[in-house]
Amino acid sequence: MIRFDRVTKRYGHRAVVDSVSLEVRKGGLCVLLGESGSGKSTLMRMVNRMVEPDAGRVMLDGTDIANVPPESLRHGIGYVIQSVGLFPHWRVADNIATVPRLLGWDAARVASRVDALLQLVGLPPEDFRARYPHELSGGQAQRIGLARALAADPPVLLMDEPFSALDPGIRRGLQVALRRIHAETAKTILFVTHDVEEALLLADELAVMQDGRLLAHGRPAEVLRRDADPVVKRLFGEATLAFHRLGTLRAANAARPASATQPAEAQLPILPPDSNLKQALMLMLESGTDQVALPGGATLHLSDILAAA
Ligand SMILES: Nc1ncnc2c1ncn2[C@@H]1O[C@H](COP(=O)(O)OP(=O)(O)OP(=O)(O)O)[C@@H](O)[C@H]1O
Repeated sequence: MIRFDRVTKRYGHRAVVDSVSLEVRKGGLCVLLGESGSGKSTLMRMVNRMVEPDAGRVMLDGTDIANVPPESLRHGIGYVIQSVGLFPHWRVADNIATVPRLLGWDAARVASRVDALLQLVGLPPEDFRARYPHELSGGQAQRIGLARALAADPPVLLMDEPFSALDPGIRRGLQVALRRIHAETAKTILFVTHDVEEALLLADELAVMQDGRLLAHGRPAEVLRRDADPVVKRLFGEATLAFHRLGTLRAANAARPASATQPAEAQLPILPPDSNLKQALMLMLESGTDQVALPGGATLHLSDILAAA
C-alpha cells in the first residue's frame, strides 16, 4: 500500500536517500532501522510530502502522492514524533480532536471518538480527557500523541522514534500497546528507530538503511540470517546476532512432537504458548535444564536451538 519507487533525495551533492525502492503491505508494520543519519526520517517524511523526492515516486494505494495536495494527503496519514507536540493550552480531549474538528465532525461524534481513543491507548477517559499536557507523564503524553494521530482513523501511521525519549519500562509498555493497537486496527505503519530491540519487538518487516541506501528488507528472520550483510551484522552486534535471530524464530517450529512412546515430561519447565527460541533458551538457563516442554506435549532440546541458531 506504501510503495517507494527508486526515490532519491539530495542535499547539496549528497544523496541522503539514494534510489530506495521499498513496499509496505496494507496492514503491515515495517520498521526502518539504521544508524543516526542513515536517511530513515527523510525517507519516511516523503510519505506525507514533508520532503519531496528529487527523483522517483511514492505511491499510496496505487496513487502517486505527487498528485495529491499535501493537506488532504495528511488527513489520511497519522504522524507521531518523539517530541509529542501537544498544544500546551488545550486539554487532552481538544488535542485529540484537532483533525476531526478540522474535518467538520459534529460535537457528539468528536466526544465519543475521543473517549474511544483514550480507551484504545489505555488511559481512562474520565481521568484524562480534561487534563492539560503539563499534567501528563512522558509516557502518557506519548499515548495522547498516538491517540491524536489515530483520531480521524487514517489508514496509514508514520512513527518517527516515538518512544526514544522514554525510560525503558515505560517504553516497553508503549511498544506492547502499539502491537495491540496494530493488531486491533490493521493500520499500515512505518516506524523509524535506531534501537535494535525495539525493531525486533515491533516489526513484521524490517528495512535496514545505511548511508541513504536500503541494505536489507524482509521479515526479521530473513534479515538476520547467518550470512547477513556485514553492515547488518554490525548493526545488530556481531556477537549477539545469533541471539537476536533466536528471537525471530518460533519455538513450536523447532520442537519435537509429543511422542506416544515417551512418557509426558511432567517435570520439565513449560514454555508459554507462542514463545520464540530466545525465550526458550532463557527458560533453560533459568531452570538449569536442557529441555523444555511446550503446551500440548512437544519438547524442545538445547540441541534443537543450537541447530536453528
Ligand atoms: N533539510 C536538510 N538539509 C540538509 N541536510 C539534511 C536535511 N535533512 C536531513 N539532512 C541530512 O540528511 C541525512 C539523513 O537524515 P535523516 O534525518 O533522514 O537520518 P535518520 O536516519 O533519520 O537519522 P536520526 O536517527 O539521527 O534521526 C543526515 O546527514 C542529515 O544531516
